[in-house]
Amino acid sequence: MCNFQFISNCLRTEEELLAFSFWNRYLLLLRRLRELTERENEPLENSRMSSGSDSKSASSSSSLTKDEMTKEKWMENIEKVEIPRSEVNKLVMNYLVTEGFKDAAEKFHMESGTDPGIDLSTLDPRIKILEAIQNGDIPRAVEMINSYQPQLLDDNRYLFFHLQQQHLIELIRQKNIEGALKFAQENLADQGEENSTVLPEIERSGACLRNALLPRMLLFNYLLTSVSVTRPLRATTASLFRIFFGRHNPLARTIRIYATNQHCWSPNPREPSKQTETIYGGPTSPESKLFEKDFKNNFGEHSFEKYFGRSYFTRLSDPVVGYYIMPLPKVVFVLGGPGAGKGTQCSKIVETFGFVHLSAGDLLREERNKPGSEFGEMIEQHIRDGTIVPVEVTCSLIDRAMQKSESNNFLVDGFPRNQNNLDGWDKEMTGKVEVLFVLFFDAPEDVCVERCLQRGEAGSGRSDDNPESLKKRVATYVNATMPIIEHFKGLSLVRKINAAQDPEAVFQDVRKCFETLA
Ligand SMILES: Nc1ncnc2c1ncn2[C@@H]1O[C@H](COP(=O)(O)OP(=O)(O)OP(=O)(O)O)[C@@H](O)[C@H]1O
Ligand SMILES: Nc1ccn([C@@H]2O[C@H](COP(=O)(O)O)[C@@H](O)[C@H]2O)c(=O)n1
Repeated sequence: MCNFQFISNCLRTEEELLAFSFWNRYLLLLRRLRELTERENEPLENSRMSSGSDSKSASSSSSLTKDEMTKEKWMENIEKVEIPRSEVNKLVMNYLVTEGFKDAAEKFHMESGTDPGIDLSTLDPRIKILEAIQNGDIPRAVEMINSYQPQLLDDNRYLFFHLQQQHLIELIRQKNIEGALKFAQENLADQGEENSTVLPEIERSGACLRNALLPRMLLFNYLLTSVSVTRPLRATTASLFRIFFGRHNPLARTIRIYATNQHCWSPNPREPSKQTETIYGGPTSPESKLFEKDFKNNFGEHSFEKYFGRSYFTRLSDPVVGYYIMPLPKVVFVLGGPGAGKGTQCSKIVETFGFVHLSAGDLLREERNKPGSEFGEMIEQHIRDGTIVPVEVTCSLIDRAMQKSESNNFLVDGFPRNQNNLDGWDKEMTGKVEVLFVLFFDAPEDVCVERCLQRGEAGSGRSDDNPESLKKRVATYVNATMPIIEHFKGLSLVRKINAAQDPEAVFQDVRKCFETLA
């Protein structure tokens, strides 16, 4: 029989003793198994137990069935089982080694002479790794595993995945929701594609993250604050989507998207997944009205206006999930005569209000200068002549720059300059962005021309800062751009600024337009 006193002397901590009591139960189980095996060979009359493997014959030849075995009899049988001490010692040693009880294993080795089967000093790194995992420091554990056995995590991706999953849980436990989301997006979201066996696990992690987030509507806040300011997070939202509602998750099928355009979220925003039920409709569509009603019920009467305006949004029909909202990128058009000071003021707005400045003129010059650009010559001709480049070229340059940008707030400077610009923009961009207003820098023609000439003399290098080009530019401004400004006036979108003042005074007026936005 096993010398329990001997073992418990080796066990020092409460955990070890607890583990030992588990071990004790394990031994009892072993005994029972032993007894079952022994009894299988005995005549059934001598035994009140029927073996699992032979239960049919047992029930036919004995009046006693498994159900009639009493607890007392069971215990009595178990007590009769004897296991050779050397076997038990091996099991004890195996347990101590695999669980990392190095000191206990050493003592046990000394006192019982049982061979641990490995060099006990190699337990040290294992113990440290185990401690790091138990303390929730998974990055440290991964680092130690990599230095101890560099190939292990490469060869065993499933193990690596589990460590990452554990790290996610630790982040959620620490209530580091931002960190958890970021980690999940960067490390877990795509693993399902790499290895389909981990998909169900990813979805469980997603559910865990979702459960941590959603009851407090943190996702809601997160998306309002983060996604709305950084547009590339659109790509990230696709990862989020995969995490929360992975392809194999039935929830994915219940998603309803209420949107004014196809930029709403889905695994691929431009090609909504077949698993999503997509309902497109403008803000006045029945779907949007229903959404508005639901939203107000959930978040209060005034919440809707506060968060939407002309934004597009998504609603998830899972009642716990609530709503997913992604405001449209915001655009301020900046117009005015050549040299009115548009670029100068845009730099100040960027500095003070964090908008991104996209100058149509700069984008065209950049495209013109690209070696091999198919539009280079055409653009240069228009610039020299002070005429306007076809909108297809300009609008796609603006759109591309917006897509590339990390921001959600843009100053689109020097656009739309004529009716063709306006029509092309409306065709391409309606519903994709929200135009906040038009900042119109108003200065007399002679002031504008003088500024451009001085800029040319100071070495701007621009091929159109000369009297000849300027005449044409001014004509284009008066004949083609002013009607566009009038058009926006009709929509009450124009904020007129006196641009003939000194730059600081101009900015004081500009500032007011942006302060009211907040
Ligand atoms: N308020 C101002 N007072 C005096 N000079 C100014 C003022 N604003 C800008 N300038 C100067 O005028 C020139 C033109 O300014 P800026 O480039 O900002 O104008 P713009 O409207 O962007 O011109 P363009 O349409 O030709 O690109 C620059 O040399 C700039 O330093
Ligand atoms: N929407 C636009 C804007 C500009 N251009 C051409 O670029 C020239 C320079 O523009 P600035 O805004 O930097 O003065 C302009 O005269 C046009 O030839 C354009 O075609 N379309």
